[in-house]
Parts: sequence; structure tokens; C-alpha cells
Amino acid sequence: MSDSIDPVAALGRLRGTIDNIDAALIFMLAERFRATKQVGVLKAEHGMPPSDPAREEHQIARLRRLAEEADLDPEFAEKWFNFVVAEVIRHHEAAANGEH
Ligand SMILES: C=C(O[C@@H]1C=C(C(=O)O)C=C[C@H]1O)C(=O)O
Repeated sequence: MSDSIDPVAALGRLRGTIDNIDAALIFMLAERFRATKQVGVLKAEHGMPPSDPAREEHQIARLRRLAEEADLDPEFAEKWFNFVVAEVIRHHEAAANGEH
């Protein structure tokens, strides 16, 4: 019966799950940036442009498909991707300017 649920305990359990997911996201983002920073160095060393719009277009299409499958708003998935890529490009430009 829902009356027998302790709402404070339920909130605590859900927040524990949220905190674990937030921690996993931070670790995954750190790994992603570790990889993209290496891409930035590679591009800087070989005179390649920081951004690759064709690659990004493919990634966005793929992420939107995955988001739909996962019942996540594809618009949000695209916004998240563009937010992360903007930071990646900033790193790549810094690497190209010898700031790494
Ligand atoms: C990491 C790269 O550089 C940029 C950043 C991307 C990303 O963060 O996924 C994708 C394409 C590029 O605009 C790459 O070219 O693979």
C-alpha cells in the first residue's frame, strides 16, 4: 500500500541513484575529454582544422536515433552534444595556438 511507503526513505534512495549516475557521468565526461584532447594535439600537429562538421552531423543523427530508442528527448541529446563539442573545439583551438 502506498500509505506504508516512507517518503523520506524513498527520496533518499532515489537521490542515492541520482548521485551515482552524476558521478558516472563525470567520470565518462572526463574520459571523453581525455580522448578529445589527444585528437586536438593530433590535429594541431598535422595542420587539421579543429572542427569537423561532417563528422558532427553523423554523430548528431546517431545520437538523436539513440535518444529516441531510450525515450530521451532528441532535442535535448543534440543540445547536450553541441554543448560538449563547443568545449572540445575550444580545447582544439588552444592546442592549435600552442596553449596545451
Ligand atoms: C573530436 C573531434 O573533433 C571535434 C569534436 C567532436 C566531438 O567532440 O565528438 C567531433 C568532431 C569535431 O568537430 C574529431 O574530429 O573527432
